[in-house]
Amino acid sequence: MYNLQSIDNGNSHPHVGLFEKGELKSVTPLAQFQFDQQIDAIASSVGPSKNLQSISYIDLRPYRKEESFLDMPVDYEMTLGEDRLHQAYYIFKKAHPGLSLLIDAGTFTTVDFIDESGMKGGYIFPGVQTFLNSYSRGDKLPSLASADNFTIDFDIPHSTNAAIENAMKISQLSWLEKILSSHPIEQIYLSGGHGSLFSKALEDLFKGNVIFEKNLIHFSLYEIYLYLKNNNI
Ligand SMILES: Nc1ncnc2c1ncn2[C@@H]1O[C@H](COP(=O)(O)OP(=O)(O)O)[C@@H](O)[C@H]1O
Ligand SMILES: CC(C)(COP(=O)(O)O)[C@@H](O)C(=O)NCCC(=O)O
Repeated sequence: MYNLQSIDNGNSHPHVGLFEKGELKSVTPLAQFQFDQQIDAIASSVGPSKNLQSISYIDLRPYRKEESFLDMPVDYEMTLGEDRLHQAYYIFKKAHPGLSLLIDAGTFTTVDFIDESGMKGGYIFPGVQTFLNSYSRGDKLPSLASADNFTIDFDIPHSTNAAIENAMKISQLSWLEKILSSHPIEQIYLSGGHGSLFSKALEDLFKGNVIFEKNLIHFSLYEIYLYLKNNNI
């Protein structure tokens, strides 16, 4: 049971988890967090590297090899985002039987496949808000805030807002349904700022176990830290 500062440097909301004796006590925006030099820090970074410039932390990049990360095989090129890799590692360590899906609904929605053989790869979709923001390219179109749910109104839309909102919902649920019908998925892990939207939608779409953990990246970093400690790395 260790103390740890886990840094999630994502594209929208970088934040830091504080573990005390193995328990996640708080999650604070990176800009407001006061680092304690006595406690190790570890980072998962896909956002701007300048965010981490003045911080001393364990850099996990050396443990990523062409076909593996620590003791997990990885079937994806080296450009794989650390957030995807690190959360996949957490799921790999759970050693669930069968195929697990990891949906990280952040700035982008990443959808990755994990089983006993390791991290098998996955997709990158525009995130819910990123999708909605793309409408700002149309001079006469509004940028809507994300919806509260994925319930689709299947009536043909008669307003700009309904046209955009329902297009977003249909697009998000379409890929999800397609993936679920094409792969024998046993359990789904959900994380990211928009995870709760998918959590509700999955109640109807998926009969297996859904594990929604918005702090999954922090628990993943703690799991990785444990592995490093236990193996004197
Ligand atoms: N604290 C927050 N306040 C407002 N929106 C948030 C917050 N956290 C997450 N979100 C929403 O979730 C999305 C990104 O989620 P997050 O998982 O933090 O992304 P990333 O990992 O890309 O930084 C944003 O587009 C935003 O709409
Ligand atoms: C796809 C991502 C931008 C998702 O980042 P996020 O939305 O969580 O901020 C990130 O995982 C990334 O930069 N990946 C690199 C490319 C890849 O994974 O193939």
